[in-house]
Amino acid sequence: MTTDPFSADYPALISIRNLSHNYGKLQALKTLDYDIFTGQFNALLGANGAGKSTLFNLLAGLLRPQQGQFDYLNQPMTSPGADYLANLGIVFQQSTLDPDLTVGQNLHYHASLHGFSRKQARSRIEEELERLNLQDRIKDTVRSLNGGHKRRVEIARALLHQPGFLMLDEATVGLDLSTRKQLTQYLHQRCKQEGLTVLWTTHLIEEIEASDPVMVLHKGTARFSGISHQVIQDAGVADLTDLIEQLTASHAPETITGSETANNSGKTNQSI
Ligand SMILES: Nc1ncnc2c1ncn2[C@@H]1O[C@H](COP(=O)(O)OP(=O)(O)OP(=O)(O)O)[C@@H](O)[C@H]1O
Repeated sequence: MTTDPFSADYPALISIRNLSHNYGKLQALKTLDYDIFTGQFNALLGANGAGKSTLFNLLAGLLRPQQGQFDYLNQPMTSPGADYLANLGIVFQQSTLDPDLTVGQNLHYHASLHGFSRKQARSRIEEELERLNLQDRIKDTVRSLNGGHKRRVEIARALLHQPGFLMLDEATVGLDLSTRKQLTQYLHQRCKQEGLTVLWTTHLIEEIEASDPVMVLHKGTARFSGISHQVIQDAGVADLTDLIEQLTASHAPETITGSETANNSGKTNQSI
């Protein structure tokens, strides 16, 4: 099998087609086409208000598609079912840990929601915490952890039931650069070693590796998609920051002329 996610025969875990979402008169997503590739760290990049959380909430099943659809393993997900949700791990932008419970109690609670026995839960919790170097903090309250450690606990929790698809919404907001690097390196490693599929929404470009598939969302429209280094090269910019700055600059026209648009062609899709 090819290792290039943008070649025609590379498997997409999720295929989004013609997806739109409105809040009243505001069109937050506009006829979006986007593939989330199996076993990849898929980066969804966009400035504030681009529509990242809206897309995230649609994929999490918290919002219903108003127009268009997304397919999971080629099955349309009009309302995401148990199979889809069982394979999904989520880390939201705002922490959902109980700060007054210990790390272990937070994780045991989640494990019981997934129907784990006490023994199974203990073993899975130890495994995930060890991988994140957090095994010594199991009896500490979440409140006593620093921001980076709290995020690690949320990642451990999201992976407890061994989902194949992990979505994280701006998971590194407020963390310092080295903590952010550790978290993204960890997840890249799990994609490579275990075939985990990650959807990572961010506005911080240094979290994206040159070989990651990236989609740049701007005002609800997919403006670029492709392998990160290819997107940069094809757009003729120094890096993804430049690209975002060009898109968000106040003098930037709403729509600039397009060039390449073929999806999954091995080339960058662009519309600036
Ligand atoms: N519940 C809502 N009701 C009305 N408008 C909303 C709602 N949620 C989001 N919006 C608007 O939809 C647009 C897209 O918002 P969204 O939160 O999806 O973007 P984002 O890229 O995640 O931005 P941020 O990084 O600021 O969270 C914005 O203009 C936002 O103000």
